[in-house]
Amino acid sequence: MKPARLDRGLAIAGLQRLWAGTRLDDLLMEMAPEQAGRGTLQWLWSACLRQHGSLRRLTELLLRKALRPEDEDLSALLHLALEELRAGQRPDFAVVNDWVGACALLHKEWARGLVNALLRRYLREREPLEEQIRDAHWNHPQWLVRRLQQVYPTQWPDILAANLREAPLWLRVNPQAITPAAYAERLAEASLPAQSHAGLPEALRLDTAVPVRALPGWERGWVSIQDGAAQRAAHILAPRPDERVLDACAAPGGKTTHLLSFGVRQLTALDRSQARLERLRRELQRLQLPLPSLHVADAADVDAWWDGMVFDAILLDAPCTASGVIRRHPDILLRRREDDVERVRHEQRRLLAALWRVLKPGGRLLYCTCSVLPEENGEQIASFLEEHDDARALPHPQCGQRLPGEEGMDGFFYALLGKIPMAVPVSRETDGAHCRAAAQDRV
Ligand SMILES: C[S@@+](CC[C@H](N)C(=O)[O-])C[C@H]1O[C@@H](n2cnc3c(N)ncnc32)[C@H](O)[C@@H]1O
Repeated sequence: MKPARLDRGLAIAGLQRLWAGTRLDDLLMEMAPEQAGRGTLQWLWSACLRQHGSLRRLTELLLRKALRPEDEDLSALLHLALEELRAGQRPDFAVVNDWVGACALLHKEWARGLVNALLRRYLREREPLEEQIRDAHWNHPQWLVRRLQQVYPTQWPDILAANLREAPLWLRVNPQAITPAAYAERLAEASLPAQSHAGLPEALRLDTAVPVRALPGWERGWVSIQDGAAQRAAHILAPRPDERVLDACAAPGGKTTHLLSFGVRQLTALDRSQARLERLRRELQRLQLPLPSLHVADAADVDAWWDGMVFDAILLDAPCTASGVIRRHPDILLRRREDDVERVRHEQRRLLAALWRVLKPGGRLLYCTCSVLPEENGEQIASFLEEHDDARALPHPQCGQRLPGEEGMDGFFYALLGKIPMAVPVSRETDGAHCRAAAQDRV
């Protein structure tokens, strides 16, 4: 990262937008679409989001008197400057000079002395100040800390710590373009050593993030960015080329393109967001994959999009709290509210029930979320199994709850559900035998 080349005006305005609830991904697309400064902005915005609680306490301590609401831009400037000083990637004097200079970009020349004094005081009193803000160091909303403590009484500190670390860069090689081994060689030639993963044949992990255009063959569709945990989904569902497959919440399409790389010929992809589906369309073009049947739709409103032909395999990558991917989307720390849990749990339940109708008897549905909260995961699936006599959990070694940081991956949950074929009864006796067998099959 080269913070010296940062567009500081953009950084300040963007951080204010993030505080107001804009998603980090959307902001990056909108404000920094070209590659040059994007990496630096992403790094600094992410760091400020991860450290939001600490930075707020620090600026309160330094300022003594709160800034006026119309000087929120100066607060953002101070957060960015302090986080750059804390990161220590450039000489302190250069960081201070550049951020003092940024007051001019805000047309607030009067604040130069204030910013200069506060940043220099931080440098002088760094250790005692950092000690004073230690109790804010988890930087998570209190409700989430409480919930994680309840659910994971021994693991919660590791989960919080993993959420605050930068994630490695996981790649998924497009086997239709190049073999993973040949791609690993190309990376090594570009001085980007990568590690493979035994359970994920197309995965390569880089410990340092690089701009996508630095990746060999990016424009030619040789590779995609996708966390290892997300790559597991297509391998668990394991679609065959002749199967009719539904990807119900598909955009922006990481898993859709993975499913297509299994050679699936009949794939339907739905998402309720037109804009996100457009990103999927662009990704399909870059990877030179065949266009599946794409629909902007509420997947639970089956009558609005379904042609009446059942699916052999369904992927429901459900909307969720994203509490397992905070390390990649640190804006969640600011945006997520406790009552979101109940809202998404309701939506997941609605989607599961509706999509079950379009699954063929004998077919399978993979339910996954990037959440670590049981009400969206194990508890959601347990209620579903209780309410659906024709459903059973199919055992699979990769299924269950994974926590953030395990094997360097995001936190994810996977449950593979099978639809029990309800045989047409031949006689009372065989019908009874079938039902008993089916009941025994249920896990
Ligand atoms: C976890 S993301 C999916 C990520 C995607 N599967 C991938 O691998 O790139 C959840 C998606 O569900 C979509 N969504 C939420 N509710 C939906 C609904 N009722 N019907 C269809 N899509 C929905 C959201 O727009 C979002 O794109």
